[in-house]
Amino acid sequence: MSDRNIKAGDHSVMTVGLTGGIASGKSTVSRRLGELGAVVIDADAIARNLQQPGERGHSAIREHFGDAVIDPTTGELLRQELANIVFNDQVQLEALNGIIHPMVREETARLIEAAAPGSVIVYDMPLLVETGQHSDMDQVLVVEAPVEERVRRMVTDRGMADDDARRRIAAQATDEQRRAAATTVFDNSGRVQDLVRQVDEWWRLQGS
Ligand SMILES: CC(C)(COP(=O)(O)OP(=O)(O)OC[C@H]1O[C@@H](n2cnc3c(N)ncnc32)[C@H](O)[C@@H]1O)[C@@H](O)C(=O)NCCC(=O)NCCS
Ligand SMILES: Nc1ncnc2c1ncn2[C@@H]1O[C@H](COP(=O)(O)OP(=O)(O)OP(=O)(O)O)[C@@H](O)[C@H]1O
Repeated sequence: MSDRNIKAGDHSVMTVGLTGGIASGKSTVSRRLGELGAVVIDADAIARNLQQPGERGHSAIREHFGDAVIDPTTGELLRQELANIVFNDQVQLEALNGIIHPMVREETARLIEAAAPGSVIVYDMPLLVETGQHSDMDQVLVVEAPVEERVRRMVTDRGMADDDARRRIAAQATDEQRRAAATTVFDNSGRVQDLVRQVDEWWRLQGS
């Protein structure tokens, strides 16, 4: 890895933020970077863990949103119910973000701290730019795909309703805002193997 991107000091790691709109292809990129040797931190997974029954995110959500978002039998968070509330009401979305994002940030900092010196850490965070965390990263990778293609992927691959998909896109930064924060943009408007080729090329350049 080039010295330029390695932080000085005992805990020398390279931090790489990875972001993109929903269904742009972030998981495909992070999977590949993991195969190539990066340490991947998945913000969505951290958030979901914090929302398990008994975890602090779960209790805080229950306190704010009430029992209507909790399954009375299993105690699990009713994710679709909560999504219906927050992606239709900006004030409630900000409340949810205010509960979960500081916890995710804390957990991420802990994982970065625990990584071995010399690691390349890829922080896969859909809301990297929205939360301003791109400024903390040595590099920022942005994955792009056209909105209509992303909606198609959400509807056909994930069974999401068309208007749910569009509401989620509307709750995120625009392509322009993400691009302005990017050190590298990956184009995922083509085939998966074309995306993987761009990732491999980026990785190769870090070693030179
Ligand atoms: C509203 C919730 C319960 C819906 O759950 P669901 O299983 O449908 O979605 P999941 O969590 O798997 O997220 C899928 C994608 O939705 C988008 N998304 C999720 N939360 C948000 C948000 N607060 N703002 C904008 N987009 C979001 C992201 O692109 C994410 O990759 C859930 O997304 C949530 O709790 N969100 C708040 C926490 C959060 O911001 N997570 C994302 C980054 S830490
Ligand atoms: N180039 C592509 N062509 C066709 N389908 C693709 C392509 N890239 C990704 N997909 C599919 O689109 C969906 C979204 O891809 P992926 O899960 O990598 O995106 P993501 O950005 O991680 O999504 P999310 O924001 O929801 O976490 C997946 O079902 C994936 O298989």
